[in-house]
Amino acid sequence: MIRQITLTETMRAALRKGVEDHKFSHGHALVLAGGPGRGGAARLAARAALRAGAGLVTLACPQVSLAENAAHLTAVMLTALPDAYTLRGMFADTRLNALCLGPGLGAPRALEMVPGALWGRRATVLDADALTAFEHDPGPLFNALHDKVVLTPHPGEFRHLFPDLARAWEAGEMSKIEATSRAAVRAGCTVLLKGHETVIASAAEEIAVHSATGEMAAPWLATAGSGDVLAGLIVGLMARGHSPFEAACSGTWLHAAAARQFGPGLIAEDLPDALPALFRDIGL
Ligand SMILES: NC(=O)C1=CN([C@@H]2O[C@H](COP(=O)(O)OP(=O)(O)OC[C@H]3O[C@@H](n4cnc5c(N)ncnc54)[C@H](OP(=O)(O)O)[C@@H]3O)[C@@H](O)[C@H]2O)[C@@H](O)CC1
Ligand SMILES: Nc1ncnc2c1ncn2[C@@H]1O[C@H](COP(=O)(O)OP(=O)(O)O)[C@@H](O)[C@H]1O
Repeated sequence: MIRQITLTETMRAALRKGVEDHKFSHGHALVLAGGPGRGGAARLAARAALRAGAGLVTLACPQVSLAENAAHLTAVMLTALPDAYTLRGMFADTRLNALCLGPGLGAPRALEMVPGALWGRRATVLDADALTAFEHDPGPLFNALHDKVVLTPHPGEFRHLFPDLARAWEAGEMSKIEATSRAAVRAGCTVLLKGHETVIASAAEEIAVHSATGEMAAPWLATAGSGDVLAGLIVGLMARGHSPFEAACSGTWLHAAAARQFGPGLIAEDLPDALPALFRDIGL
């Protein structure tokens, strides 16, 4: 059965915070960032994760990027992360329960960090450079993927990882839903294929569609960095304990609803900051 993503009472209930909760009740998300001058995308994702309600969010960047990121971050915490060995060491903290890799990461750092991140078997979003870095040799990525992962490709990134499915979809031989569903089964994880119609499929063959058309149109999402925000929303929700598929569905709904709430003129950094008013409007 194909689910049309709308706001449900279950989704609303899962977004609430309980009166007796503390920050660790809502998880700790780690967002990896790349080198100097490339930190914007990861900061967008980190801010979105915190606004989505993750209890703690840490941005992990190379030593050389600390000063740049420190100048931009306050509630989001910051740590230096030189290499994958150090990343593996961070998994000793079992409270660190969700990861986001890709936005602004750069291909060399993605090739090193993605296998290290997947080794930790935490809930993980892979987006942008964490997908394109494996374009020429996807084997190491596919061998390491697990069922707590959400891949969030736009159609160009989808083409890099699943060229045969993308070709069949683009040639009209296969629907977007079928292409996404086959990709999820092949990858053994959740796949979210972006666009004004976003399709989400899990390896267990759950399928959901969000159509941003008609009254639900959100054309101002066609702006640089809005995908980085979506990755952050999903990792924030997974830190809070949502399953990968549910986090992808709720994140997609929140992303488009926040864009509609803000309206024309939206740029990516407006999205996380539109969430408080949206949360009030939906009665959280
Ligand atoms: N504020 C910041 O710091 C921001 C930082 N960012 C960071 O920059 C890094 C690289 O990201 P990017 O945007 O340069 O590369 P990307 O989106 O892969 O485009 C490359 C090619 O892919 C294609 N393509 C793209 N979209 C498509 C679509 N919908 N449907 C189909 N095809 C599509 C298209 O190629 P074509 O198909 O036209 O040949 C395009 O030329 C990455 O780390 C990211 O996180 C950005 O997020 C922006 C905000
Ligand atoms: N016309 C549109 N209507 C609704 N959503 C859109 C539209 N164009 C783009 N989006 C959404 O905006 C986001 C763009 O992500 P992406 O292409 O990865 O951009 P970036 O890499 O700049 O962050 C995706 O979530 C996509 O579904």
